[in-house]
Amino acid sequence: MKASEGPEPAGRWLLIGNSRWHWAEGGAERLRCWSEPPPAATPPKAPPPAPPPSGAGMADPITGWITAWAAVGPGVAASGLDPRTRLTLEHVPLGNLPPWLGIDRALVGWQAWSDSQGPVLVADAGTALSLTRVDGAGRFAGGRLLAGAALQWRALAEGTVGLPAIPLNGPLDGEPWPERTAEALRTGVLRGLAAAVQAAWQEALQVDRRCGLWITGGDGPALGALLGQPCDGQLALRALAGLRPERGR
Ligand SMILES: Nc1ncnc2c1ncn2[C@@H]1O[C@H](COP(=O)(O)OP(=O)(O)OP(=O)(O)O)[C@@H](O)[C@H]1O
Ligand SMILES: CC(C)(CO)[C@@H](O)C(=O)NCCC(=O)O
Repeated sequence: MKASEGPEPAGRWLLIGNSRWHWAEGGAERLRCWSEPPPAATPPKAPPPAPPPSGAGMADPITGWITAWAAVGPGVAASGLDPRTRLTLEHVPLGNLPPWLGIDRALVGWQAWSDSQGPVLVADAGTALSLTRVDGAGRFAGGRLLAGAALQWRALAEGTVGLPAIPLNGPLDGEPWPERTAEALRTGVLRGLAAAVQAAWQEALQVDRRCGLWITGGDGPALGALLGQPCDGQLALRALAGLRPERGR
C-alpha cells in the first residue's frame, strides 16, 4: 500500500472492487486516491503503519489503519477488516435502494446526485460497466449492467481461436477504423461501451431532460474522452469519505 510519507492523514478509506482495491487518504476536502491489486496478489513488503494517535482507525495486519471501508459483495472474510468500520447500503441516504444493489453503485449514485442536486446517470466503467440512475428526488431509479472493457477483451481472447490478449491502458489513437487486430479490439470495445453510455443517457434525458451524466471507474478516462465528457475518478471514494469521515461515524 502506498501510504503517505508525510504526517499522518486525517483519514484513510478503502473500497474493495471486483478486481482491485481502491484507496483514498486525506481529509474529505482533499483526497489522494490510488488503486492496486488485492493484497493476496501482492503481499505488502513493509510492515503496516501504526494507527494515528487520535484513534481514527483500526490497526490491521494487511491494511494498516483505515477509517472506513466498503466492499462489492461479501467475499472479504479473510481480509481481517473490522466489520464495525464497514459502510453498507443502510449508510447511503438515497431513497428506493434495493437490498441487492452493489455498494459501489449506491456510492457513485449518491455522490453524483448530491453534487448535482438533480437527476443523474452514473456510468462506472470498472470490471463491469454499471449504469445507475438517480431521480431528482434522490431515489435510485434503475440502471443497466454490461461487461467492462478488460472483461470483454479477456472473453474475446479466451473464446476465439485467433484473437490475442491485449495490454490494458494501451493507446487509443482516435482512428475509428483501425486495420491491426489489437487496435480494432481496443477501439471496438471502448467505442461500443461509449455508445452504450451515450444511448442510455439519451434515454434517461427523455425521462427527465435535466439528467446529468457522470463518468467514473478504471476505463472512465477513455470513455470520457470518447464522449467529450469529464471523468470523475474519485466519485465512489469521495462518497465513502464524506459519509464516514471518522471511524464509526
Ligand atoms: N492497472 C490496471 N489494472 C486493472 N484494470 C485497469 C488498469 N488500468 C486501467 N484499467 C481498466 O480499468 C477497468 C477496471 O476498472 P476498476 O479498476 O475501476 O475495476 P474494479 O476494481 O473491479 O472496480 P469495480 O468494482 O468498480 O468494477 C478495466 O476494464 C481496465 O481496462
Ligand atoms: C454491478 C457490479 C458488479 C458493479 O461493480 C456490482 O455493483 C454488483 O455486484 N452489484 C450487485 C447487483 C446490482 O447492483 O444489481
